[in-house]
Amino acid sequence: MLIIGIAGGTGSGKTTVVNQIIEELKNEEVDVISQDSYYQDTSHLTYEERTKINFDHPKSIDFDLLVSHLKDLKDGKTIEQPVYSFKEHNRTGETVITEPKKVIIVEGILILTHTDIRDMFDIKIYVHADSDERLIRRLKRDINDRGRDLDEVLWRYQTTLKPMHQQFIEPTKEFADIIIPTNRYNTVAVDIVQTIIKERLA
Ligand SMILES: Nc1ncnc2c1ncn2[C@@H]1O[C@H](COP(=O)(O)OP(=O)(O)O)[C@@H](O)[C@H]1O
Ligand SMILES: O=c1ccn([C@@H]2O[C@H](COP(=O)(O)O)[C@@H](O)[C@H]2O)c(=O)[nH]1
Repeated sequence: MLIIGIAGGTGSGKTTVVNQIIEELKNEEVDVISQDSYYQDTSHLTYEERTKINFDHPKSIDFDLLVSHLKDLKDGKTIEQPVYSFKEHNRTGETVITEPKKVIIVEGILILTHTDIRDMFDIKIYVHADSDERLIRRLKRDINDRGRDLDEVLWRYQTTLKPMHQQFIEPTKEFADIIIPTNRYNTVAVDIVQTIIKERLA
């Protein structure tokens, strides 16, 4: 089993890169695990309380569950990946049955901050886009897809997202084996990662 970690700031293009990488792989060969599925269960809080959570701090992630799920997959066991709702800021209570495959791609802003998880990755990738580009993408995506408005996105950017990015996320670039610049669509980098995967699968 090959485990690839793909980190990078919000809006850097992690999900887009993952989708491009897996385009040529067969479903039965690859699992994608998103760190977003592992935000802490906050059902004990009201919606108002949940909106105030710092979702860019490592503590917001249930890393224990993520570690145990990755270990299970490595051991050939099936897991139940939680489903997360950005609109509700909480897990939905549903799960997705995820079976072990030859390649596992784990993507998320904070995945390289955790030593145990970092050590499980065979390849560590950091996706980089400039912060103004990421903010523009985040604004468009959160307003169009995640039910936010301009004020909410800018408030979160200033209060938590930018400082957490500088404190926790950007420094993990030093752990990366490969850094993919994505201020433009980077097909060359995607081709290189696809080639590495195909070689490892052969
Ligand atoms: N290289 C790129 N150039 C322009 N827009 C991009 C690029 N990569 C991603 N996007 C767009 O930016 C937004 C955020 O990308 P996404 O892949 O969801 O980022 P992340 O998963 O890192 O938060 C999406 O709307 C996506 O279509
Ligand atoms: O309930 C939530 C949980 C997280 N967020 C924001 O999501 C991004 C991480 O997701 P990406 O897909 O990598 O952008 C993070 O910056 C959190 O601020 C949220 O808005 N609501």
